[in-house]
Amino acid sequence: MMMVHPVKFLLSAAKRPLTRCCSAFVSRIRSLNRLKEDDDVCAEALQHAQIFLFHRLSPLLQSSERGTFRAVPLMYSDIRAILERLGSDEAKLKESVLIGCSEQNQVQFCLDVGELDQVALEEALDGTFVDLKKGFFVLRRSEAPLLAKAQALLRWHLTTGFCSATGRPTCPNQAGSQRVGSGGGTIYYPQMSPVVIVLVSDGKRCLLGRQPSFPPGMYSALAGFCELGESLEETVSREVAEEVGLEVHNISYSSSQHWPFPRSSLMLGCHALVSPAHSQVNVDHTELEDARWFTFHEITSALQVKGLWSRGHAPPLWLPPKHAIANRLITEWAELQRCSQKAD
Ligand SMILES: NC(=O)C1=CN([C@@H]2O[C@H](COP(=O)(O)OP(=O)(O)OC[C@H]3O[C@@H](n4cnc5c(N)ncnc54)[C@H](O)[C@@H]3O)[C@@H](O)[C@H]2O)C=CC1
Ligand SMILES: [Mg+2]
Repeated sequence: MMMVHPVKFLLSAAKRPLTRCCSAFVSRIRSLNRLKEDDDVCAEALQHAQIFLFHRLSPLLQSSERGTFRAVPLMYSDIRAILERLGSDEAKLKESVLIGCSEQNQVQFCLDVGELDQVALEEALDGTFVDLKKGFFVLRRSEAPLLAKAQALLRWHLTTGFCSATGRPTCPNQAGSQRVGSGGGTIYYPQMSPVVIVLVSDGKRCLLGRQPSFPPGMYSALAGFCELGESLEETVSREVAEEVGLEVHNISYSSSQHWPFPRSSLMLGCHALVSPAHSQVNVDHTELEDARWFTFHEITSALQVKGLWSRGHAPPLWLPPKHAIANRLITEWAELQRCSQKAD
């Protein structure tokens, strides 16, 4: 098959000629949008794309040195050959779902081949299908979000096969960015749940909680799903009141993250304060096993812990890994404390 250079392909996919004022980022975004809108252009892009394979929602990974994993993107023609060898055919590739475009303008898709034999696939592909819960934290931080997005989209397609109004099948567009009820009915878009995650501070200490399901010694920022009708600030206030019985003020937004566990959430990271005079924690044990205030010293020591837990030595406090927004919030808080201590 003649290979079209991905950059050339992507540029030709843009609807309007690209002007000089378009940055590479803007061009990429507009071209991706065009792929979602135009099935023919998207089908053409698929033939030159990188495709990330999944087997029953587990991504294909290769283990690399030092216990990390690498994602293994394949080209269309490679997958077609393997599908044919294993008794499937090229039509299967049409189920691929668009997930993005690399900085090198390489269009990226994902495909679940869960109906094929896993062992035969792994042998043919020189990789292993790894549960994302295990692979996520040992993938490079540039790859983990892409595979999490891919898994979320593939799961959504697996569970949105029928229209909830008519019970009739739904059909995806070529990019897999939407599904339409048969007869052109309701359009379904991928769903996610907004979740707030908040690092509460009393000015000197920060408050962390643990759920019974956390690994031993692990504490994290407080989190909770947004309810319909709530603002971000209302969810923060309600969750903190529910889980630890405190009233917060000075809520500020920090940053956000797509989180794949247990289903797709949009984690909205915030900081908030409580008055030191009203910082007595009253834990709701139906939600949390424990919640405690931690000093700057305890937090900075915990931020330095690297991989000890995985070697079987549980440290006194173990924080969520760098892939998690909780770690970012805690690091930001520690940085702020360090600056204010220097200023005193
Ligand atoms: N990326 C990160 O750094 C962190 C992420 N998280 C994530 O935040 C999420 C929420 O934290 P929790 O304390 O468990 O939430 P939570 O405090 O709201 O409690 C969970 C309960 O909320 C109910 N619920 C309401 N709406 C729901 C929905 N749309 N989906 C599922 N359950 C819903 C269920 O009864 C569930 O058992 C978790 O999925 C967890 O994985 C939590 C801490 C750190
Ligand atoms: Mg919670």
